[in-house]
Parts: sequence; C-alpha cells; structure tokens
Amino acid sequence: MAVEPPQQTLQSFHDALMRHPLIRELWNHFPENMFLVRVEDDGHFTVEAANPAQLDTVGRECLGQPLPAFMPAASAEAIYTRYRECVARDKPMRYQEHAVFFDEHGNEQYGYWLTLIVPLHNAAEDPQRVTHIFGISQDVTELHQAREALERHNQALEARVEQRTAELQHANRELRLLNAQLEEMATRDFLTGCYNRRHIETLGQREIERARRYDTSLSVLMVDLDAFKQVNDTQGHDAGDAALKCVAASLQNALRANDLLGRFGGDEFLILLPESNNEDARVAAKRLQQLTHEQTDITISVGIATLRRDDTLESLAARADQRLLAAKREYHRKASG
Ligand SMILES: Nc1nc2c(ncn2[C@@H]2O[C@H](COP(=O)(O)OP(=O)(O)OP(=O)(O)O)[C@@H](O)[C@H]2O)c(=O)[nH]1
Repeated sequence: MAVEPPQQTLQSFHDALMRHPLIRELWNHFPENMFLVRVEDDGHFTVEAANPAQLDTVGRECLGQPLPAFMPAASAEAIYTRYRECVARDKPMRYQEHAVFFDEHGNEQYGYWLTLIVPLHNAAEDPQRVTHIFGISQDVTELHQAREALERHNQALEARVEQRTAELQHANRELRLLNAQLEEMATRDFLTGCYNRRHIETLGQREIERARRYDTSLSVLMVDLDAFKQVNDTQGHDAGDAALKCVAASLQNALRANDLLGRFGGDEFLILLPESNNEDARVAAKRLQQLTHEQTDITISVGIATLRRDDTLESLAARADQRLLAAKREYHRKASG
C-alpha cells in the first residue's frame, strides 16, 4: 500500500529552515524581506513563511493568511497578477511595485518595492505544478523618491535651459537686427538715404571688377544741383536739406534697379550704371535731368564717363567730374546769356 506523502505545512517549512544553523541565521538576519507563499486552488496565495524583516513590514498577522487579509484589495490584486504570471510562465520574475499594506496598527503604509519571485514545485505534493512562490523584496522607496526628485530637478533644469536658449535666440535676433541697422547706417547718407561716399566708392570698385571679369561696359554719372546755393541762401538751410532729399529721391526713382546712387558730397551725387555704354549713359542722364526737373523744379548738371581699359575708380570719377565742370560752364553760360 502506497504511503501518502507528508503534507508540507507552514510549520514544516519553517522547521526545516530552523534546523540548519546557517540557514536559520540567513533567514533570521537577511536584511531584505523574504517570504514563501502557497498557491491555493481557489486562486488565492497564502503566506506560509516570512522572515523577520518581512514580519516587521507587514506584521505577524500575515502568516497563514491570503494577501487581501493584510493589504488593500487593489494592492493584493496587483501582486496576485504578478504571482499568477509567475505560475503560468513557471519562471522567476523581477518587478517593481508601488504597494500598500497595513502595518501592525492597521495603518496603510505606502512604498516602492523591488521584488524577485521564484516558482517552486513541492515534489511531495505535485511535481508537475507550481505549488509555492518564494520571494525576496527590497524597499526601494527612498531610491524611487530620489529618482523622482532627480527627474523633477532635471525637468526644471531643462525648462531653464529652454528658457535661456529662447532668451539667447531672441538676443541673437535683436543683435542681428541691430547689426543690420548699423551696417545700413554705415553705408547710407543720413540726409538723403542714398549710399554715402565711402560705400558708393566701394561699390564702384566692385562694379569695375565685375565689368572687367564679365567684359561688360560700365558708365558713371557725376551729378550736381544747379544754383543750389541760392536755395539755401533764399529759403534757408532746412529748405536746402529738403530739396537735396527730393532730388535724391527723384534720381533714385528715375534709375534702373541695378543702378547705384551715392551722395559724393554737398550737392554732388555719383551714379554707377552697370552694363551701360556711353550712349546708354547719355540716355540715362537726359532722363534723370528731365524727371528731376519735373519732380523738383531743380535742374541738374551731369558729367558722364565710361570705363576704359586702364581706368581706376578715381580716374573714371575724375573724368566724369571734368565733364560735369564743362556742363556747369555751359549751364552758367546759358544762365547768364
Ligand atoms: N542745405 C544743405 N546745403 C548743403 C549741404 N551740403 C552742401 N550744401 C550747400 O550746397 C551748396 C553747393 O554749392 P555749389 O555747388 O558751389 O553752388 P551752386 O549754387 O550749386 O552752384 P553750381 O553748382 O555752380 O550751380 C553750398 O552752398 C553748400 O553749403 C547740405 O547737406 N544741406
């Protein structure tokens, strides 16, 4: 007659542990929580054994009890889900859980636990089935809180970096704008808004290089207002300023988009006419004289010069200036005649 295998009870597991001095010492002094739960047929898991560390956490009342007896139903159900998975997979599992349990005074205690559970088979009971789960749990609440604090700190830091970056980008935009304004101011004549002498000379050098590189013609016009001194003398300096502005605007209006207008000094303007031969320049000069007179009632004298092989900007402008002087003489001759 077959002998019934002895039922492995809570007592017998605990007794077996206590029998060996080393295992007993390990069980009693192990700093993390250790427990053994029995897999019940009714779907529950009851605590068969718990080391002193675990008893300190959940109280002695847990022994022989299913989990819902010493923790809120939601917490117990979350842990049951892990246990069921461990039983179904029949493999050790490691997980982290936010668990709530009742302490010895019945108060709810919250904490984060890192747990390793291992399925066991009590061969004396049923070698084919997971009969127990052995677990070791470590309280990682402080670690978790530190990590959360670190995350919060990082988020705050990121927000600050983002804000600083946005401020920096804004400052950069302002700086670029200011630089553009400064550059504009450095190249423009403050009264008329057209290019100043320094810049029209720079552009003149550039246009000469371009004309030589692409073998195109380039002409310049030296323009001077007629009897401008009279405007100042009879109507005042402010009226003279206004007249200068009007003439500059009207010259600008009469020019093509790629012609360049600069104030050369006083009431004198230098105009660069890229890709224009002497005949083109004559036509342009006539148009400027006509339009300026129509729009401002002021006449202008113009000297024209077209780029030669050995020209520099100085020689080109000087030639235009000589022709302007000749035009001026003609103007004065007509005016006095
Ligand atoms: N209002 C004003 N006058 C200026 C400015 N720059 C130069 N002038 C005046 O412009 C006049 C130019 O003199 P000129 O070109 O010699 O005299 P003009 O009467 O135009 O004589 P022609 O050129 O020979 O017809 C001078 O009276 C300068 O004082 C300026 O920015 N504003």
